[in-house]
Amino acid sequence: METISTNRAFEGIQGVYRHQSESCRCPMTFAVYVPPQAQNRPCPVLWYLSGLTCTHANVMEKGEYRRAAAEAGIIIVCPDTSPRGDDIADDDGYDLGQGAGFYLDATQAPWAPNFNMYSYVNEELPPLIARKFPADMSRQAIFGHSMGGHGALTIALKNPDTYRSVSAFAPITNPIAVPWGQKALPAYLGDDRSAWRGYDATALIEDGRKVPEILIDQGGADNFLPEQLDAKAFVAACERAGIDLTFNLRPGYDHSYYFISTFMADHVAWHAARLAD
Ligand SMILES: N[C@@H](CCC(=O)N[C@@H](CS)C(=O)NCC(=O)O)C(=O)O
Repeated sequence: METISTNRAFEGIQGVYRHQSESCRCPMTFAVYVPPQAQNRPCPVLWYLSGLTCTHANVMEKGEYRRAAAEAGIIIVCPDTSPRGDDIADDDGYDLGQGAGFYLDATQAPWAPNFNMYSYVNEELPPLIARKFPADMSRQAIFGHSMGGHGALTIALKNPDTYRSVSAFAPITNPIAVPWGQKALPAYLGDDRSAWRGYDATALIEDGRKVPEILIDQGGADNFLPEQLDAKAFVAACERAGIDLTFNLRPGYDHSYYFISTFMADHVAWHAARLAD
C-alpha cells in the first residue's frame, strides 16, 4: 500500500492511499480518516460508498464528515466506485463502467475481469484496513449515497453479522425497477433477472434478508427522485419484514453534497451510537 497524501484534520489524519487490488486487477485508490482517539485504542470503522461518477475524493472534499468522526472516534473509509485505467473496460455513459461499479461482481464480458466491487469492498479492503490502520474490525458499519446507498444497503443485508448498522443518503433502493439498474444489471450480470435480485435491496428483503433497522435521508427536491430513487416498494418491503426504517424526506434538498453534508453528522452520530462497545 502506497501513501498518496496525509493531512491533519480535527486532530486526526485524513489520508489517501493506493494499492494493487486483486479483485479489480488494477491499482485502486481510497481515503481513510483516522480520528485522534486511535492514538490510544482501536476505533470502529464506518464505510462510505459513493455514487455515480464519484471517486474516493468527492465525499472526502465535500462530505464534511471529519468533525463528527473525530468527536465520535470513528474511522471512515471511502473506497472508489469502480476499477479504473486505460486498459479497463468503459462505457460512454456516466452510469455504466468506470465510476459506476454498482458494488457487484460482474459476470459478463467485458466487465467480469475487473468489475468486482462487491468482493473488493466486502472482502478485500477490510483485511487491508485491519492490517494498516488502528481499526477494531469487530465494530463496522456502512453507509453511502445514491449508487453507494444501494451498495451499503445490499452489502449490509447480505452480511448482517459484519455490519452493525446501515444508513443511506438518497439510495437506489430498487435498481431492478428503475433505468439506472435496468441498464447496469443486464450489462454486468446478464439477462437472468434472478441474478439481479441479489443486488437489489428491495428484492433482498422480499427474499428474506434482514437487518434490524435502517436510516435513510432523501431530498424532496432531488431531480433523480421520481425516476430513479422512488422508495415506495422498499418502504413496503421493510414494513412487511418488520425492519425498523427511519425515512426522512427533506423538503427542498437536492441530490448533491450540499444535501449530504447537511445530514452527515446525524448519520455519523447514529452509527456511533450503534458502534459503541
Ligand atoms: N453527472 C451526472 C449526475 C451524476 C451524479 O449526480 N452523481 C452523484 C452521485 S449519483 C454525485 O455524487 N456526483 C458527484 C458530486 O456531486 O460530487 C449527470 O450528468 O446527470
